[in-house]
Amino acid sequence: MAAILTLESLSLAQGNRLVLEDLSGEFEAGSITALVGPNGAGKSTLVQGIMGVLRPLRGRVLCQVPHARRAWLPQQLALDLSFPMSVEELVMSGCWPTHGSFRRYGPAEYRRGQAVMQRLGLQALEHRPLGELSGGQRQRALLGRTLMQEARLLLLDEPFANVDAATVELLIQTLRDMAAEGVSVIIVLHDHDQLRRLADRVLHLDRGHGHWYTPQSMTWAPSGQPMTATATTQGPTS
Ligand SMILES: Nc1ncnc2c1ncn2[C@@H]1O[C@H](COP(=O)(O)OP(=O)(O)OP(=O)(O)O)[C@@H](O)[C@H]1O
Repeated sequence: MAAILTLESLSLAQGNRLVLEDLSGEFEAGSITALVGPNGAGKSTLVQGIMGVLRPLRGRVLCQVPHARRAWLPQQLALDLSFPMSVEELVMSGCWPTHGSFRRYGPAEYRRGQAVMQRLGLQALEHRPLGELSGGQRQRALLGRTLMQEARLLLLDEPFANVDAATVELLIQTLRDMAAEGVSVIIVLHDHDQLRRLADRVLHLDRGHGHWYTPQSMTWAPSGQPMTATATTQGPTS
């Protein structure tokens, strides 16, 4: 299957600090890639590079997915959810990249919004303000927004943090379904069990470099960091 995202000898810097050097790899439609590495390894920096908000120092990011179909779900803690917006309004705002934020939604869009909320068990919460949601409810609403956007490339940063077990199961199933529908998912994960259940392959960032693994080929140090020496070649495994 053709790559929808290619990193070509990519180097990224934050200010004067070189964070990632000479990183290459391909991401296919329908693949789920776990992004792992210690604090400060450059996971968020890579996400910024892929989303096009950070320009490469060297090399290239080639993405076949238009910006309107790329979605980024940041860490919950990074979100200010105190503004007055309901679950339904958040889910419907997934239309903005293609529809614009000032046009009224049509009946077809409302029907799609209802279907998305049903898929994620959000119907009873549709008028609830975001500030009154639990961590799991909030994460379901945020994923609903990306479903509404019909994202083809979805990046998530620790989406299971502060989320109840039932919602973790629902989110894992929904992400698997999205991948089966052709979405390419890149997900920052720390939990080994979740990683094994979800990811097709793993990109480990460490000391400025990236190494590719299959979830099965990884062994973990007590620190929680990968310590396997059997990295695969860069790029997809399938
Ligand atoms: N806006 C910035 N300006 C300067 N340096 C930055 C900036 N953002 C990140 N950095 C630095 O770049 C490096 C990589 O940071 P990044 O946030 O990408 O790491 P991370 O792997 O996502 O870490 P964490 O697991 O803690 O979220 C770190 O040394 C960090 O201090």
